Amino acid sequence: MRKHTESELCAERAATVIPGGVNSPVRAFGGVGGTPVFIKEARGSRLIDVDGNSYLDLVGSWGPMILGHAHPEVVAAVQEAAAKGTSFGAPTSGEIDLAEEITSRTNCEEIRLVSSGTEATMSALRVARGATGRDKVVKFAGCYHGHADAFLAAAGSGVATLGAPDSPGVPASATADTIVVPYNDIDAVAAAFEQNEGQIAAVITEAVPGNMGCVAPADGFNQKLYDLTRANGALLISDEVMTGFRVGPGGVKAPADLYTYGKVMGGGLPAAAFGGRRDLMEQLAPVGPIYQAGTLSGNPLAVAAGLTTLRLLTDDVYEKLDGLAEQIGKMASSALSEAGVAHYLSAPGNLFSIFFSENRVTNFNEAKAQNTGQYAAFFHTLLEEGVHLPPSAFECWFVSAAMTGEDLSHLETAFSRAARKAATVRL
Ligand SMILES: Cc1ncc(COP(=O)(O)O)c(C=O)c1O
Ligand SMILES: N[C@H](C=O)CCC(=O)O
Repeated sequence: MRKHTESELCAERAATVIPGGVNSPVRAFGGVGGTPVFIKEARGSRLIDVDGNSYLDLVGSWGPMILGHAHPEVVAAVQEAAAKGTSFGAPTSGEIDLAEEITSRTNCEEIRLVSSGTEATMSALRVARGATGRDKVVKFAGCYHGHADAFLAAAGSGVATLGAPDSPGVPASATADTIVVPYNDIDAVAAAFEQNEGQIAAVITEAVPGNMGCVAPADGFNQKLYDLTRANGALLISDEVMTGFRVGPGGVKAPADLYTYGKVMGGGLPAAAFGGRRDLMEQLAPVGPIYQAGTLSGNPLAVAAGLTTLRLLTDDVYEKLDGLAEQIGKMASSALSEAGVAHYLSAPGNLFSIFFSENRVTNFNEAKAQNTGQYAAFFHTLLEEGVHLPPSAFECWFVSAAMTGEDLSHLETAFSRAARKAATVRL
């Protein structure tokens, strides 16, 4: 048995000064039980906890650490930037470099930098509302777009883990204009437009949902959403905070009017962005009347980490990431099949997850029908075996380019033990 004495001490101390002892709910192991491990440092594909235990990391800080931890070039770029000053509150040429890198990879003509995915989606919605003069927004059950009030309705991620569809503190008025429909149900979106004629500013979707586990869009779903928004004078916001620069050089790049990014583009520091068509983006202050701002937006350390990360993400790296995700997904799936555990491997790209469910999962209700107890047993055995999986059955698994052949051999043995443990759990 691994020792977790120091982590347990940290958890006790943390709980007295930080709500739940964590600064973001999914870290608290609420979905799997037990005490979170506290991390001391990380390098390459591995995390080291405060007790000195090492873990192969399949969370990657929930996406950003696509190159692995403490990548020497990213660290050097941050150190170099820090030595020149950590924040200026004035424009820098690095921000232009990052904006050029992003616009050259995506469908965005212009972008604005912010510091979190939450800010990005909140601001994109403001642009959509300001540009259309309409208030309502359609979102999908199980899609998570950060914790801004308007999106905390049937949200995925930590909200799903806690089993709380909405949050106290979000006034009814803040979600009164949010229409929630089932994911992959184009008829439900069409019906929302019919019932709210001329009132819907935007539909927001995750380009590939990754916050109810990973769920593939049905064939042509993103295009159909775009067509429906066109036909109804509304805008489509494609949330690529998770997929952007991970599933490919520019992300999913489905047709949309506005896009949001985060995670990978900050290289592990707080940077995010929203962007899209020039005519929409130019409605933002100081050019236009729609106000949006941020003291630390375009922070030079975050810009340096993000730009260096993006420049290191070449086609070869994406090929490696795709191969790793495919191998790891199949390895876990075979181990579960051998142990007789019903599951569904959902792998629409290098983002993937496994549902402990007999059936294919296409929406949030189907995702919620899985056996989360089996996932918890699988998770804890893997943790004991030195593998760090998301502490929730409603999250994606993230690979990094730092993973090695040795890591894959380690995983093979660990998956097989974890699958046998999961098989002992029944509903
Ligand atoms: C698709 C998506 N949108 C938005 C967010 C919010 O980003 P952040 O946690 O940086 O606020 C997240 C993750 O948290 C996400 O996965
Ligand atoms: N699912 C979330 C983001 O993608 C997990 C990160 C968090 O909320 O802490």
